[in-house]
Formats: sequence, structure tokens, C-alpha cells
Amino acid sequence: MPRKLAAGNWKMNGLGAALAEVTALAERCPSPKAEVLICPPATLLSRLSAAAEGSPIATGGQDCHTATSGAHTGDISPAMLVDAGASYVILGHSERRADHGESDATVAAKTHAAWNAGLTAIVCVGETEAQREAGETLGVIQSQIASSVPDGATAASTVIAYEPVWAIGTGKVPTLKQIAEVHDALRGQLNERFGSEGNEIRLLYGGSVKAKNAAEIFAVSNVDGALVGGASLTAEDFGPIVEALDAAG
Ligand SMILES: O=C[C@H](O)COP(=O)(O)O
Repeated sequence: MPRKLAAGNWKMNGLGAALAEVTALAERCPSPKAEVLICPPATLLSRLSAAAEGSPIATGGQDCHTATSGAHTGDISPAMLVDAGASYVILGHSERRADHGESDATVAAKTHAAWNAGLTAIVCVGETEAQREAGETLGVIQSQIASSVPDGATAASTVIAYEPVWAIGTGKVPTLKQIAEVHDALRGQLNERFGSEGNEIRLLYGGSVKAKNAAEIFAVSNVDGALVGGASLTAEDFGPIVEALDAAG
């Protein structure tokens, strides 16, 4: 199993002054057992990669196009993310699925493009509150995985993030039993489809992870780390989450 992963998704937050948070995080967590990743807005990626150089903090993008270059105003190619120092890219986040109409097929195409550029794709899946209430959670998530993750996924190329849409930025968190139910089902699906490699693909939980609930979430079976939004914006908030993941072993 690759190292556990504490990934921060800064979403559309952060101006130049936020770079100081990366330096502070590197000082607070100089040699974490877990991998630590920050995915800032594209405007900060190059500067943040430079600021993190020589530290254990990796950087990533929040989206990419399927093409390497061309007439796609406003888009960013996987090669551009690599050029800016990224080693990861988040794909299929529910905010992109909702705001930009990204389908599973789009996410799969972007995942292929990311792999081709040498990036590790963090593919996000998750149910809405209505889907959970209708008892559709596992069906929705397993269908998203089946259609968003292309054949050939490996532990080195792919990470899965389970993020219930209703838990993102709301302070609402599923019960530990609910998290375990989904992660165990995902592990089973990955094992069935990708064999032993599926057993190694890291499964992150995301949705209102904070310092106060991180340790109990990291103790849940088949939780290999977290994709953190709001609580990844400062070293003061993200540092304890990294430390909780380290303590979980
Ligand atoms: O990508 C991160 C998730 O959307 C979680 O965001 P949050 O930690 O602010 O709830």
C-alpha cells in the first residue's frame, strides 16, 4: 500500500499571501509519514510548488483538460500542471460535476489525459443528500467509479476520494459506520476490477474533515487519508490533520 495521503483542496481560495501557509506547514510537519499534498488554485500552483521545493509537500491541480494544448480558452492541460510542478490532479470533484456539467465520461477522459502526462489522478465520487435518503448511495458511487475510472488504474496512477456532496463545507459528517460501509464497498469493487492493484489504490474520505474529527475518521477501515477543503487553508488547521493521519499509522 502506498503511503497514506493528506490532500488539501484550496478550491477558489488563496492569494499570494497564502504561500506562507505552505512554509508554515512544512515547518510544523517536517517529516510526515503520510504524503502531504496541496492543490491550490491554478494562479498559485507554480509559486506554491517553488515554495514547497525541498519540503515533503507535493502539489497538484484541481482540474485539467483532456488535450495537451490548443484552442481551449481558460483551460489548463495536464502538461501545464506538470510544468508548474504538480504531481497530482483532482478530477470529477462534485463542484465541477455540478458547476461545469462534468459527466463520468468526461472525468474518465481527463483521468486518461492526466495519466498520460504522468500525473496521479484523484477521482472524486459521492452521493447527494437526496440520493442517500433514497437508499441509493452505494449504487450511485459504484456507478460513478465504474464509469469515471478507466481500465488500467493502478495504485501509482489513481486515488479515489469519497466525498458525500451533503458533507462538503456543511459541517455535517456521515457516521463512522456510513463511511466504513462506503469505503468497504469501494474496496471490494476495486479488488474485483483491478485485482491486487485494486487493494492498493488509496481511498480518501472528504467532507467536513477537521482536526477534531480526523483521528476517528482515519481509524475507519479502508480510509487511507483525506481530501480536505476548508481546513486545509492554514497550517494551523491542516497541521493537526496531517499529524492525526501519521498517528493512525
Ligand atoms: O475537496 C474537498 C472537499 O470538497 C471537502 O471540503 P470541506 O473539507 O471544506 O468540507
